Amino acid sequence: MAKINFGGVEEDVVTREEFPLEKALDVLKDDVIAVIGYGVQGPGQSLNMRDNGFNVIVGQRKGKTYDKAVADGWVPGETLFEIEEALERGTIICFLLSDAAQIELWPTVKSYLKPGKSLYFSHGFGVTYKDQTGIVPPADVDVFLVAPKGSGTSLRRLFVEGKGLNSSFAIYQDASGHAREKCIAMGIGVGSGYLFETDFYKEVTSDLTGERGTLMGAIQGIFAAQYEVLRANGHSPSEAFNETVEELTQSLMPLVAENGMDWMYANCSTTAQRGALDWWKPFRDATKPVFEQLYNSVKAGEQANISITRNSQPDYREKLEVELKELRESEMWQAGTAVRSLRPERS
Ligand SMILES: NC(=O)C1=CN([C@@H]2O[C@H](COP(=O)(O)OP(=O)(O)OC[C@H]3O[C@@H](n4cnc5c(N)ncnc54)[C@H](O)[C@@H]3O)[C@@H](O)[C@H]2O)C=CC1
Ligand SMILES: CC(=O)[C@](C)(O)C(=O)O
Ligand SMILES: [Mg+2]
Ligand SMILES: [Mg+2]
Repeated sequence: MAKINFGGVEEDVVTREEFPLEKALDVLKDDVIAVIGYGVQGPGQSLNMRDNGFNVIVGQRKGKTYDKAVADGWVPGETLFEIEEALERGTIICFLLSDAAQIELWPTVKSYLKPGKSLYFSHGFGVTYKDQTGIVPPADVDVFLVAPKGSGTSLRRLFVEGKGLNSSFAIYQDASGHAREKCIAMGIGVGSGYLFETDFYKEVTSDLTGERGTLMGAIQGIFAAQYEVLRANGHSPSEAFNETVEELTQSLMPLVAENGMDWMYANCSTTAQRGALDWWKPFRDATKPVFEQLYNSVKAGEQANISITRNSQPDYREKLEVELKELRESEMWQAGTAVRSLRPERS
């Protein structure tokens, strides 16, 4: 573990330097890693591990995603199997179905968890909310998680570019005495940048907060609010969209990613800096109560309940599509489609 100072707080983290790929390959040399589910994390993690030289197979029910796995180079009968066959062959079972679907498949998965096998998650959800999910792993298997902090799509893209997405890791159960090194080896194998330790409860509560908050929910909310105010005051869709979204994603956020907020500010006009420095605190104060409400709702288990109830309905995909369509067809995101089509590299 490397001791790193994060803004005055020291944390022990794992980097690729002290846990190189060769070590990860050695730790898992006798394992068959079975990735169950080929949705978003499934492809990212399995392809990265395969390209890193691990012994990986995929278990996926027949259908569109199975065909996608074939197109990605997984070979039926060799590295691609029906779920039960993959569960039988795997020694590390990567449970990468959607969190709601994991409930339905759990009894099957459990029946293949022979002593000595490992159960791997990318979210603390199933185990933490066991009262609702029924996911209680047998005592004689290792149980751990690696949660990439981003979409499986980015996990793969960054890997292909020679970069990495940071991940958290957590050990829930160490039956073999080797759970920790196996878990970290998996984290390195899936293409993580650096790895930081957490536990299943903290992983799920922070993750549910982040995705409902600044990463996805809050950002759309704040975009919509500003866009609506600009439009109500006579600004064109082009002006409102550029001033709300396009400039942020194309120009300013890459600068924040590169060198932090103050550096982005420093590369803007003194006029903008003055305004941003005056206004960030009112925005923080206005939204903090909503974040507190959100965190409390996560803590109370309400957000997990909503996800389970809504996402386990047979028509949940159709219903989600209706809501995604509403976003897509809103004037703001329609303007976005037009703006993107005008990017010089696209025309
Ligand atoms: N989407 C992402 O990038 C991230 C996901 N995670 C976590 O990774 C895990 C996997 O999530 P995603 O990749 O988003 O899942 P997903 O929803 O994209 O994948 C679902 C997969 O499960 C299969 N499936 C669905 N219902 C099934 C059923 N009843 N029986 C058998 N197979 C079924 C589908 O065919 C598909 O392959 C979850 O725990 C999630 O919270 C963690 C970080 C990011
Ligand atoms: C991409 C990610 O890490 C999320 C937002 O937490 C998720 O997809 O669940
Ligand atoms: Mg999440
Ligand atoms: Mg997440």
